[in-house]
Amino acid sequence: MEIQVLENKQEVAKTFSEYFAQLAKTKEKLHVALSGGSTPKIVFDYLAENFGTEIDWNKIYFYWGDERCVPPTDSESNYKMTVDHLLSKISIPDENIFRVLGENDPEEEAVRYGEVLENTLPLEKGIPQFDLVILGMGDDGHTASIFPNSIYLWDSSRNCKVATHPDSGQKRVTITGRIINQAEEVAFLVTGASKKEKVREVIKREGEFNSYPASMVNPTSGKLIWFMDKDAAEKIS
Ligand SMILES: O=C1O[C@H](COP(=O)(O)O)[C@@H](O)[C@H](O)[C@H]1O
Repeated sequence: MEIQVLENKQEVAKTFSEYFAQLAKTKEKLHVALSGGSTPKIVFDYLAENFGTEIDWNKIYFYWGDERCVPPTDSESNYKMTVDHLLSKISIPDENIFRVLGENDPEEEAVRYGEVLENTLPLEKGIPQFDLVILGMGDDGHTASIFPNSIYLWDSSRNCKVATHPDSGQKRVTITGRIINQAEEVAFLVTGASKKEKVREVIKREGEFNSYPASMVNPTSGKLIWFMDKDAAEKIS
């Protein structure tokens, strides 16, 4: 595991963007699972502004690690957030974008999206393999849309499952643990003091770490990198 502790959110955005641009250079095609959340917003703005013309977006293929079951125009949509902060500002072919259809029936969409992953990503031991999975970690230790009260979803034999947000009851489609841990690289983007206790437990394997889905992230043969600001990393420094 590699841990990068940066001064602030802007430095996280800069450092991750440099890493992303470098990774893109080394690949003929880069298949990336995106996340929602607060940190990716800043990262997407930075990427678009500073690497918008440098990166060859024709070879980048975007997917989502999780999506809220709402239409793509809804302010809750992870796809809409990505359009607003990244996709609308770069030149990327429409056929490189594989969004979760949040407006569809959740169960049917989880099956459909799982098939999309199987049909468009390279398979490694029969499991779709991303070059890069970007993850956030919620204040409760959730990642993608696998929440502590439904941690069993992690071990599903399916590529995607339907999850329910524990407070709002909102349905979500999420990739499962087998897809996350099959990736060549997994990058956590985590910022803010509200995450510091969970960051400590997950990284140091302390306290209740076993009940947090973020603790299950451990790529089988790939690389795991945490990009954090000082506030999130306070308890591990
Ligand atoms: O609901 C979600 O939250 C997590 C974490 O988001 P954050 O704002 O606490 O950083 C995110 O990874 C996930 O994609 C999103 O749907």
